[in-house]
Amino acid sequence: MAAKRPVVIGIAGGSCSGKTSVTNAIYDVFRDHSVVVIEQDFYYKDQSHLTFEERLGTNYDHPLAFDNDLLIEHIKKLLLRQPINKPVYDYVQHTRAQEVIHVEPVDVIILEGILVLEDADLRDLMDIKLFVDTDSDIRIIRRIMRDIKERGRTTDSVIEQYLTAVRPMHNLFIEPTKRYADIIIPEGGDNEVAIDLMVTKIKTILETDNVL
Ligand SMILES: Nc1ncnc2c1ncn2[C@@H]1O[C@H](COP(=O)(O)OP(=O)(O)O)[C@@H](O)[C@H]1O
Ligand SMILES: O=c1ccn([C@@H]2O[C@H](COP(=O)(O)O)[C@@H](O)[C@H]2O)c(=O)[nH]1
Repeated sequence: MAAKRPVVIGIAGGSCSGKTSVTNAIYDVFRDHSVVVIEQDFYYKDQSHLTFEERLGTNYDHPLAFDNDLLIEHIKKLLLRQPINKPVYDYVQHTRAQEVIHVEPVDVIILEGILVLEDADLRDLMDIKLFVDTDSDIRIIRRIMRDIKERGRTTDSVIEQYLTAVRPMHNLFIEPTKRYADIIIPEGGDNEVAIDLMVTKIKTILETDNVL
């Protein structure tokens, strides 16, 4: 019997909009099936050749900060049911970690990240495109709390980065990708109706004869 083509779901949205929460809610439903999460953040360009000080100067909210060529290559491999070695990103050191995660072929691929809908070649690989839409005042509050707790930042550094890079890049590159979304989800992972709709749609695609 011919192998089925995996389903690719793209989940975009601003920093701290709730992409990971939506991803986890969908992941939990398919956890016993076969599902993988591909974080676009893990595909930030390797910066091990730069000093720590130089890495602080990188604009992490610009499309050019990502190694989308590698990301696209990996999604295409998974679509052909071939394994990949997914990079791991270290937010404290601002570069790729030494280790990789071996990922076997799966039925459901969830691709999440601030700019996953920005690249046309990446978009073309997606069956379903979501944009998690959360007001910027909520996102900055969440970001201050998260980055201090989990990413080794200070309040001042989070605010400075927000004003110089996160906010302007959001307005320039992330917010406009909303137009590519099939569904715009307010309330992130708390939006049970949207999650249920997504799960139903993914199941429908999985049940169709979508062969390679
Ligand atoms: N509905 C919510 N209410 C309160 N905090 C939330 C909610 N959704 C997400 N958060 C918190 O905000 C931060 C970012 O959420 P996350 O889902 O990781 O967003 P993203 O992946 O878009 O950056 C996390 O610390 C998370 O716990
Ligand atoms: O070294 C880094 C890499 C990324 N960032 C910030 O991360 C967010 C994207 O992650 P979310 O989980 O979607 O918030 C992006 O806005 C970058 O500014 C960083 O600060 N340092």
